[in-house]
Amino acid sequence: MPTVRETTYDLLRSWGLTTVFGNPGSNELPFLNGFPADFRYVLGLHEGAVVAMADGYAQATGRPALVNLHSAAGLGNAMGNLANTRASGTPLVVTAGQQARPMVGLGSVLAEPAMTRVPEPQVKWSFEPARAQDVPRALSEAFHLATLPPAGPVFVSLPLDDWAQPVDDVEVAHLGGRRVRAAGALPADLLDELARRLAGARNPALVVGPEADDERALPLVVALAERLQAAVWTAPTPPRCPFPTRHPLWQGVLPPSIAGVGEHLTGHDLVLVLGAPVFRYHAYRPGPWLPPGTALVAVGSDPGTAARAAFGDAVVADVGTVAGQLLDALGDLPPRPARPAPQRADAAAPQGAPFRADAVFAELARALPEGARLVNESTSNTTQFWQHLDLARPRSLFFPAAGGLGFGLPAAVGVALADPSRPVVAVLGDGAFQYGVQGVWTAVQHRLPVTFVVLRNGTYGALSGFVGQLGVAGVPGLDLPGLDAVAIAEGYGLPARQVASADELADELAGVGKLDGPRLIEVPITAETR
Ligand SMILES: Cc1ncc(Cn2c(C)c(CCOP(=O)(O)OP(=O)(O)O)sc2=O)c(N)n1
Ligand SMILES: [Ca+2]
Repeated sequence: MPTVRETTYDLLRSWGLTTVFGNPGSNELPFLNGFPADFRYVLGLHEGAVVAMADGYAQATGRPALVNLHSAAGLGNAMGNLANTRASGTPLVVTAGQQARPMVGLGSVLAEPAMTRVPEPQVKWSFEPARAQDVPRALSEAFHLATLPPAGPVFVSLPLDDWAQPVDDVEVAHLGGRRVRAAGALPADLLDELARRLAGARNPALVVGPEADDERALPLVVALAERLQAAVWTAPTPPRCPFPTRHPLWQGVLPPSIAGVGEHLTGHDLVLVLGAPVFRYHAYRPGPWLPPGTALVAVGSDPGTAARAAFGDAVVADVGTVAGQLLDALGDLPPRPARPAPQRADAAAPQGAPFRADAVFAELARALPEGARLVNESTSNTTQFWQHLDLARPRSLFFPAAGGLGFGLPAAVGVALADPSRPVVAVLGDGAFQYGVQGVWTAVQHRLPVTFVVLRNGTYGALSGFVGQLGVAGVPGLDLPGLDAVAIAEGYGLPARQVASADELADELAGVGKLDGPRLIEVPITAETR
């Protein structure tokens, strides 16, 4: 009879989960025993970095990823980035080693009787198999739940003494061949109703979100926008780039406030939201949910976000499928007047340190090679980022979906692991750099083509902006003197340099696509006053 470990590795192979992102402890060693040659172990030096690397890898590949952490302590360290994973709907199968079954109830070291409660509510499902023989089926359920819409992280606790136990191979014979998929199309009546509303709209707008950012959905959503000559907005606080930022119909990113969204949608009689929650507000600025005369319909895969919205209609369905159905149902509409392209921000040339953030982003936009991917975690200048970066391909941008810092740097490592032929640039605040810095070591070990751009303004700049918005004063803990990202990077073996002149900045950014390994540049910038 095969063992639990042998059966599990066969199942992981059948699901394509042959890369394990992990940080091991004694509880995990029996799982890793005789690690198969066709598997890859990507070591992260902190569990937060491990989860973010796996998250970036899964988002960039569009496939689920496997994580193996050390017991409750490792799982606890991972919670910040699990919140980002949950919010972005990334399919991760997260596992952690439990103490041997006879020891769990004795208060033993590395035993956690409540292990399944540790990751809640940041996972879709959390389970510890009742017997060793249930481990393969539990992992099968975890894999399918992680990938079924709404996709997201799941957790399985794995007692260390299960792996050597025998499995009745008849019992598990069908698990690896099961295909479990969701459909996600609109029924005819709903399709007809939505197509008629769109065809009859005087001034339609699309608001697009992360579920539109994949190889199948993105071209269909662009075609639908062009067919309707609709104004297109990216939904507030975007963790991905779901519409080309230089497309003439793209109007920009909606502001993350109730009043702000209402103001920006004024004049549109019908708003179709594709693949975004309605909406992920951030700053509390109350106002009408929608302007008078505006109706809204949202299409997305998550019943929770559909039910939670305070206004508008919603349909739980697959964005790419629905966009394709609407294109067929609309057919050729009477020609509509071309919508004037919005005014784009001018591309200021960098003048030297301390640089203006918009000038750095304009230089980065000029230097980025075709196919490059970006991870952004510089929080006080996201407006300038979106104004200057030219992003058109699917899966080109990643931002922490729950706003938790410590995602960006390691996620960039995972994105680069997904496809080392596409260079990756991680734009990081000097504060954010500290939350996930351990990811630098993994980038060095794997010689990944990642450029870490640390924007040094010596402060938690975004929080200074909130001081004004929240009407507070005399707040401590916002200044970051004396942080030397170059010295820190070199401590991990990462080549690094601070740039001072415009030429030095241009030279460094020009090298983004020609790297044979990671590098870091620290760019002194002026602190934004918002
Ligand atoms: C894990 C974690 N801790 C704290 C915060 C709070 N926070 C903090 C500390 C910010 C300042 C980030 O500073 P930075 O240097 O990375 O970037 P900026 O100076 O451009 O804001 S923005 C923000 O929401 C957070 N989002 N996530
Ligand atoms: Ca900063």
